[in-house]
Formats: sequence, C-alpha cells, structure tokens
Amino acid sequence: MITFPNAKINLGLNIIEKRPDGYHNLETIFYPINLQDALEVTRSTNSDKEYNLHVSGSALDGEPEDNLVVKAYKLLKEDFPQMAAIEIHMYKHIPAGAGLGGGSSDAAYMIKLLNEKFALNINHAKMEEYAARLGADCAFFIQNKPAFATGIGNIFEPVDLSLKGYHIVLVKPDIFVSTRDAFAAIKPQRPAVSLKEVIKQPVDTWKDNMQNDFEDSVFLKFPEIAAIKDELYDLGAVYASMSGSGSCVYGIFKEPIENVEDKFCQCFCRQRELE
Ligand SMILES: C[C@@](CO)(OP(=O)(O)O)[C@H](O)COP(=O)(O)OP(=O)(O)OC[C@H]1O[C@@H](n2ccc(N)nc2=O)[C@H](O)[C@@H]1O
Ligand SMILES: Nc1ncnc2c1ncn2[C@@H]1O[C@H](COP(=O)(O)OP(=O)(O)O)[C@@H](O)[C@H]1O
Repeated sequence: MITFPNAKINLGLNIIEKRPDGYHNLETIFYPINLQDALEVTRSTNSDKEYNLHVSGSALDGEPEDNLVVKAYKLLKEDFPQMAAIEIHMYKHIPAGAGLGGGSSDAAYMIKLLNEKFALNINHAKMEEYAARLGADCAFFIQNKPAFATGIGNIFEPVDLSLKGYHIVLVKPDIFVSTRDAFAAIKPQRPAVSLKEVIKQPVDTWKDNMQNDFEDSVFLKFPEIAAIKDELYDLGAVYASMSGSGSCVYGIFKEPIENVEDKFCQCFCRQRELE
C-alpha cells in the first residue's frame, strides 16, 4: 500500500506569548500544498525484525529509530500488537528543516496508512491524538485541510479558504535555522487583526496585513533568505513569506513563472499549481 504525504505552508505566523513550560502559544494558518513524499508499507517476508526502513531521495540525518514514520509505527504497535512485521519504503522529496512539515506529514500519513492496511478501525479523532503525541503540528495532516492553528500549533479549526488556481513557488536555500533559536529571538505579541480575518480579504491585500513573526530575526541572521523573498516579489508574487521557522520561502503567483528553477539554481526550488 502506498501513500503520498504532502507538505504545508504557514500563511502568517504570530507568536502570541511564552508559556510557563517554555513553549510559545502561536496563531497561524496551515495550508496543504501538493509537494509530496512517497511512503509505501509492505508485509515483511522475513519477520526477524518488526520493521525495516528504506529511505531514498534526499538524505535524512539520524537512525531509523529517529524517523517519525518508525515512531508512528511503534506508537500504534503498543496498542495494536496484531500488526505484522513490515518493510517501510520512503522517498523523501519534501526538504527537511524547511518549515514545510515534511516529517510531521510522514508521521500522520503513516498512521492513516497502517490504520487502513491492518484494518485497525481507528477514527479520525483518535488518529489525531496519536499524531499529536509525535509532534505539535502532526495532527494537522490527518484531516489535511486548511486550518487556523492555535496553542503550540496543535489545536485546529477549519477555515474556508481556497487558493485553487494560484501557483506557488517554493525556494529552500541550503541554510539550517534552529526552531529553538528562532523562538528565543522573538518578543511575543498579539496581532492587531486576527489571521482569520486577514485571510477573508483578497490575496493581494495580505502583503500589508499578514506576517511571519520569525522573519525579522531570521532575516537579520541570514540575509540570503530575505533576498529570496524580495526576488519572489520582483517576479510578481501577490504574496511571499517564509514558511514556519524557515528556511523555505514561498511566493504565491497568479500565473506560472517560466524557468523559475533556473532562477534559483543554488536552492531547492519547485513550482506547483495549488488545488
Ligand atoms: C513554529 C512551527 C510552525 O509551523 O514551525 P515549523 O516546524 O513549521 O518550522 C512549528 O510549530 C514548530 O514545531 P516543531 O518544529 O515541531 O517544533 P519542536 O521540535 O516541537 O520544538 C523545537 C523547539 O522550539 C520551541 N518551541 C516549539 C514550538 C512552540 N509552539 N513553542 C516553542 O517555543 C521549543 O524551544 C522547542 O524545544
Ligand atoms: N520522515 C522524516 N522526514 C523528515 N524529517 C524527519 C523525519 N523523521 C524525523 N525527521 C526529523 O525531523 C526534523 C525536520 O522535520 P520536518 O517536519 O521535515 O521539518 P520542519 O519542522 O522544518 O517543518 C529533522 O530534524 C529530521 O531529522
């Protein structure tokens, strides 16, 4: 059985307050985009091991045990020991550490895939509970629909928003931004206008009303990331922003951009029509 975990972007990201546990409450809109990994699970013919992980595509750091798909399998195995030994084949296309939620999506799709393959009969709410135990934003990918997220990015409310027909350009330079450091550099503040209101307005008004609070400090440290955002606006983006804590920057366009991958040839760059 094969499935295709997709990425997300953040439309606006407001860091609201620091919590006593050190984490931050935030507000953002998560929007799914059609940039995908591939994830296949087959039954193992040799069941000496509970699982084997085979990763191809872009390289991932860490041991198989660190991979979120393995963590998802182990989590479900605690409650569903009847699951047989498996081979996991993963093709990584979504860049890691980009703010595109690739690892979180793999984890959520693994839960959905195992549920179906082994007929575990887990409902959506329960799958969201499992996903949330693997990472704050993982549960978003169970429903995978545009959502207003609050809390630490783990409480979701569906929003009526479609960017169908727009084109998105994603550019990720080879720069690592530490999420922890990015949070530490921010002075939390509640925005004057809620993102829920901003996204009801036309996309070409977003530029003046919606921002990612990580940008100021990340752009100061890495001017190359700021330059990518400027370039996307120069190419005619109606809205451009860094996603999550970076380092991927996206631009939303009314028309496709010709040869855009050549323009950003030093970076991971992909263009998609939004659905
Ligand atoms: C800010 C978002 C928004 O989408 O960024 P991206 O991951 O998409 O870039 C996410 O919520 C990020 O979640 P995630 O990437 O899972 O962060 P974690 O690994 O859980 O946390 C890394 C570190 O960031 C800080 N942290 C994280 C989330 C949060 N709401 N408040 C925090 O202060 C903590 O110091 C934590 O130790
Ligand atoms: N299947 C996976 N895909 C990508 N990253 C993974 C995966 N499993 C674990 N990770 C770890 O999660 C982190 C990146 O998470 P990811 O969700 O891709 O990025 P981001 O938090 O920037 O959106 C990396 O530290 C990576 O080592």
